[in-house]
Amino acid sequence: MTTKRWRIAVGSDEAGYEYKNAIVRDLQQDPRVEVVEDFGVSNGEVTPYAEVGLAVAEAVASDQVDRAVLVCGTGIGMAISANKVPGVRATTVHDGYSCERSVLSNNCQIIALGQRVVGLELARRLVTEWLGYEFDPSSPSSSKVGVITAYEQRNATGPTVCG
Ligand SMILES: O=C(CO)[C@H](O)COP(=O)(O)O
Repeated sequence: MTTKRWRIAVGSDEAGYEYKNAIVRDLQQDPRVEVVEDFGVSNGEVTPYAEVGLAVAEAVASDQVDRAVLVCGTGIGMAISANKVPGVRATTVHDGYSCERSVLSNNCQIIALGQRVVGLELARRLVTEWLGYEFDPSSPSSSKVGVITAYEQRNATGPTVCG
C-alpha cells in the first residue's frame, strides 16, 4: 500500500460531467490526495473530449500533477487523446483487474472511465482502489514499459512514417 500523497487532475466532457464531479468530491475527501485539479467541463459546457483529455495529459507530462482521471461517454476518446501526449500512458478501465494492472503492469498515469458504460458506484470504487496502486520500477514489467518509452524517444522529433 502506497503512502504517497497524490496530485490528481480530473476532467470530462459533457457526457462525463456527473461522474467527474462525484470523483472530484471523493478525491477531495481522500487523505491520500494532496490536491485535486478540476479541468472541467463546467455545468452545461460543451467541449470536445479531446480538448480536455489533451490538457489533462499535458498537466501529467509536465509534472503539474502525478496522475489523472478522465471521463467521457465511453472513456475511449479520452484515452486516445491523452495517449497522444508524449510520455503519457492512459487507458480505459471498467473492471478492478484492469484498473490494477494499468498501474502495476503498464505504469499508466491516467485512467479513463465511461459514464455511459459503468455504474457510478463502480466508477467511484475503481478510482478509490486505483489510488492504492503504485508502479514498482524494479518489477519485471518495467523493461516492457521501457520499450514504449524508448520508441517515443527515438521518434521524439516527429511522427513515424510507415509504408
Ligand atoms: O465517449 C465519448 C468519446 O469516446 C464522448 O463522450 C462522446 O463522443 P461522441 O459519441 O462522438 O459524441
